Formats: sequence, structure tokens, C-alpha cells
Amino acid sequence: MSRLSLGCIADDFTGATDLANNLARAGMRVLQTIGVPGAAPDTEADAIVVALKSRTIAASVAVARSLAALQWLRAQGAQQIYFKYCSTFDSTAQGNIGPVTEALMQALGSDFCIATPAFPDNQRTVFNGYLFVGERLLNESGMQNHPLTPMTDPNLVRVLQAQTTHPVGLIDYRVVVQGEAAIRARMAALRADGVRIAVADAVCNADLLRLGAALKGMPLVTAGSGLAIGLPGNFGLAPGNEADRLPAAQGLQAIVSGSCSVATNQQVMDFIAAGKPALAIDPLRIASGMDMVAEALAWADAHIAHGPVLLYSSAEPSAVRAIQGRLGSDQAGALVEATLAAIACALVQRGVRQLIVAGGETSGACVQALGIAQLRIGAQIDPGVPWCHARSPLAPEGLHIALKSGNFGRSDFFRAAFARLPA
Ligand SMILES: Nc1ncnc2c1ncn2[C@@H]1O[C@H](COP(=O)(O)OP(=O)(O)OP(=O)(O)O)[C@@H](O)[C@H]1O
Ligand SMILES: O=C(O)[C@@H](O)C(=O)CO
Repeated sequence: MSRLSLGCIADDFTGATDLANNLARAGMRVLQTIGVPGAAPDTEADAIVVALKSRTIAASVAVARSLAALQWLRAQGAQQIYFKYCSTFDSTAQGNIGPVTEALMQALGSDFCIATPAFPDNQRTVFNGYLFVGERLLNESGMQNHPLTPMTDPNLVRVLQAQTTHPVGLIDYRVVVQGEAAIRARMAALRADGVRIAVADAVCNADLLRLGAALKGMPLVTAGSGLAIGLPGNFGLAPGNEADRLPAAQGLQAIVSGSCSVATNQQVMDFIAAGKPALAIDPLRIASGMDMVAEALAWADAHIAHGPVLLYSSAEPSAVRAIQGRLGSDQAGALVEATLAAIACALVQRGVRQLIVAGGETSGACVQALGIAQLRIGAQIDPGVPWCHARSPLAPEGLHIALKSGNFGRSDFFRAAFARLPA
């Protein structure tokens, strides 16, 4: 087997398919595993993405799981490690990003790495260390209302510095635009000054290509999925589409959405406005002991034969705040995730073979409940979201599944995505 170029550790499941999608589009053969596999993979790959659900858990647990993933990836011969986090830098105050980066650096014997969530294809840009979503600063983008990881500071140097003991610096756009040599010189100067992690500006794909070239040979890179376009060239691989040709779609269609992000809320509204069948799952009714799974399935049984059904807990920020005030944010999140995962499993048992899950934590809960161990990455639906194919004990012949990041996808995503599957 040829040597693995990139070993990737993603801190959530939607983020993992996002990264795998970008690597495949940039010319790498990619394998995505759910958690750390027990054995070596049986297919050749240039990159392996290990998907963890480590974004919102205690930092010490996130570190332990990431180190286990690192150990496995190194055993597969990975030449460079890529720690993938969210393009909106989602993390709790204690972070997983700072502590996991520190731990990976230590384990790899590395004293310097960069950090950039920039993903210009999805309007995430970093300028003078400030993260923009479209034309808005991160803290004005809707991410300030995230149920689990509210992002209230757009300055990434400050956000990261609060999560790590390592000094954090900046490689600004004036350096990045000059290219590889200038970036390398800036990294050397920062390192000499004692900086250990440098936030890197990137406002366009050309910046990410320049950064990628400058990162050749570094043991560790940390980034959103955007940087993926800049790395395959370092391993002699040219852009091309290495996405798998997935089997023809069959079976029933469903969408399960636990994301309360701005884009997902719009996608839910679009689906409802188009007259498609949608059922809201109320966290307070779950908490009161109602059997929401049975209720949801009885509803789904009446509609699912005619086309895709949507089951959603997605809600506007004021409603989410009210629920969290009653239940606590962690408990509300866990209750909703468990319910949506049980619904997803029951839908697959009823014959759903084309499933969209919206939200990273929600996807983690559903994919784990479905017992999926590995995903094949197919064609992109919208930037950052590919169709995938996976086997589950509940669907041994396999099912198509798309894990949609909360803020990704056009507003008609829930209606348009199914038509993108191979017939
Ligand atoms: N109505 C609700 N009230 C409170 N919490 C909710 C509600 N609906 C969903 N949640 C919880 O909010 C969290 C949403 O996080 P999730 O990662 O699934 O979506 P996201 O952050 O938009 O997606 P991504 O991580 O891909 O950007 C989950 O833990 C979910 O259970
Ligand atoms: O980077 C992103 O925005 C996504 O891949 C993600 O991680 C959402 O959870």
C-alpha cells in the first residue's frame, strides 16, 4: 500500500465530510472513518479523515480522542496531520481547538503551526485575524446565537489565545499575498519570537494555495476545510475529482434537522413554504416524557410514500433561548440529539435509503446510532456538502446520506439535494 499523505482529524461529522469533499475535489483519494477504526483500512487512500464528535465535549476528552486518532493515523504512515475545525471556529470557551492543537503539537514534537478557518467558497474569510461570514463579522453573522458554541468575538487571535498557553500570533494578508517565501519567512520570525500558533489570513482561494505551499513538510496544520485545496500539490497530486461514483439511489427519502443555524432555518422555511411535509419536534415535549419518536413515526408513515419528509427541531434564536432557559443548553442539546437519532434509525428501518441530516452534533448522534463505520464520498451537492454512501446494520446494502453543516447549502437545499443523487 502506498504511503498515506494526509492524516486528518475532524472535530465533527459534517466537518469531516466537508473536508473529505474538498480533498477529493483537490485530487486526493479520500477515506472517511467514523471514530478511530480498530484495524488498518482495506482500501488505498491519499488521505484519511477520522471523524470525531469532539467539538463540544470536555477539553480533556477531546484531547484524549484526538490523540487516539493521531496514534492510529501515524500507524497508517500519515506524513502530515490536519486538524479540521469549523469554518466559523466553533468552540466552547475552554475550547477544543486550543487544547487539541497543543496536544497534537506536543505529540508530534512540533513547536509551530498555523490556524485558519478560511473557506472562501463558503464566504468565510480571515482578514487581519478577524473572521468574516460573507460581509459580516463572525459575531454578527448569527453564530453569536449558536445553541452550544455561541461565537461572540470575531478576533481569532484573541479567541485562540484564551484557549491555549502557547503564544498566538498573526500572519496577515500583506504577507500571505506575497506567497510561499514570505509566508515561510514570517513563520520563522514568529517562531523566533516565541509564537507557537499563528492565525493566518486568507480572503480567497489563491491565498489558501499560497499558504498550502508554504506548509509543505510541516508535521501539523490546523484549519477549516478550505486549506485542503492547497495541500495535495505538496504530495505531487493535481486538482481533479477523486470523489467516488456512488451506487444508484433507491428507497424512501427523509431529512432530519437539529441545526438551528441561520442557513438551516431558511432551508426549513423553504421546504415548508413549498408545501412539503414537515414536522416540528418540540424539545419541551420530549422533556415532559412524551414519546416523540412514536409520534414522529406515525406522522412520517402517513407522508413518506409521496416524497421526502422533514423532521426538525430547528428553531429561531429566541425559541432556542427559551428552551435552554427551561432545560439547560447541554441537556436540551442531548435530549434533541437522542430523539432525532432514534427517529433517523426508525426511518432507516422503515426503508429510508436517502437521508439528509442537518447539523454537526445532530449528524454525529445519527451516524453513531446508525452504526456507520465508514463513508464513501460522492459528488458535491453544494460547497462543503457531498452525498455519501455508507453501510449500517440497519441498512446492510447501504444508504445514501448527506451530512449538512449547519450554515452550508442554498436555501432550497432540502428540496434540491435528492435530485443530485445518481439515478
Ligand atoms: N429547538 C432547540 N432548542 C435547543 N437546542 C436545540 C434545538 N434544536 C436543536 N438543538 C440542539 O442544538 C445543537 C445544534 O448543533 P448542531 O451541531 O447539530 O447544528 P449546527 O451547529 O448548526 O451545525 P454545524 O455544527 O454543522 O455547523 C444540537 O445539540 C441540537 O440537539
Ligand atoms: O467548517 C465548517 O463550517 C463545517 O465543515 C463544520 O465543521 C460544521 O460543523
